[in-house]
Amino acid sequence: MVNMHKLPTIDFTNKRSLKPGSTSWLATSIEVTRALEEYGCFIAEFDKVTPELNDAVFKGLQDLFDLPTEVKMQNKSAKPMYGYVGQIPFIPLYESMGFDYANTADGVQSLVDVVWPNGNEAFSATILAYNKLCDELEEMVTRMVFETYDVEKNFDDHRKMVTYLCRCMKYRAPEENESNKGFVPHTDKNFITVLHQNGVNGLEVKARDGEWFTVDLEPSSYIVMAGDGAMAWSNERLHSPFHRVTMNGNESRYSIAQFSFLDGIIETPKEFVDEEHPLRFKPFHHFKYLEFFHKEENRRLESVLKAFCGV
Ligand SMILES: O=C(O)CCC(=O)C(=O)O
Ligand SMILES: [Fe+2]
Repeated sequence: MVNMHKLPTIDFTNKRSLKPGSTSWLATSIEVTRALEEYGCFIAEFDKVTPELNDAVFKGLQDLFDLPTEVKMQNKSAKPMYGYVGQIPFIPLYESMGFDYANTADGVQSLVDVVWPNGNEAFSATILAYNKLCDELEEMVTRMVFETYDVEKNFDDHRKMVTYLCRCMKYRAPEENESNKGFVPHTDKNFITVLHQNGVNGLEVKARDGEWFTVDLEPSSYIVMAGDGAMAWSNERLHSPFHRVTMNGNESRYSIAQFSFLDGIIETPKEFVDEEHPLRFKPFHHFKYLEFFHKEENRRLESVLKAFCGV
């Protein structure tokens, strides 16, 4: 695949000392918003997760996925894609486990019904520490977008509704004569995703011109991506890109996605609507949208969001 496209890389490392209102904050806010408009995602250089924590996360994930299937299946949830998702027939390389956790003003609250390797506590603490730092990145990015669009007065109400899902993925390397498809093309259904991997590439993103391109990540890099929720909220100013995973080489790939959702109504602020940009999506409850998507007959729609609440 020839790469005509390259995702912008945006510096969120400590050396930039991004303080709200500072010159570097304002410059970064514009870069962030433009990238989410143009590609729907960007690469974030982010060093809050130390190399030690990063290693502990991926070592823990390897142990977790190495557990016998019966044990992994104990991580169950009523919510789709939250518990253990074992083999999916058409993408046998993929396996995932989702963890539901709640974030409150005083920090991360709890993980729900999780069975961990190595005794629960050690890895539980590791992944929660990791989640908290990724949530900080997600919150910063969201705040920047709200400010850039001059709707920061809505930010506090938005934050009150945010809830997260953390999903961990393992993609094994394909065997000879096996398809290298790791994950099917899709858009994310949440608001903002923060994605990270164990140093093994595989993510591919579809540009607005229809071209698929690979994303080459340094071990310390993260992908920040807009989901359908952000696209609807912004009246399609932000782009929710199709993306997929393709496995090359013979190393397993581990990745972690933090998905922010709103436990509440997503409604386009009037600032996004004018004669040239008529309202595209009716207000909707984010969880109702997920329920709609998880119905078999809706999963293969070209735009699930338009079918659900398009004007
Ligand atoms: O593993 C990845 O890099 C992508 C996973 C993904 O797109 C998803 O879980 O929605
Ligand atoms: Fe995704």
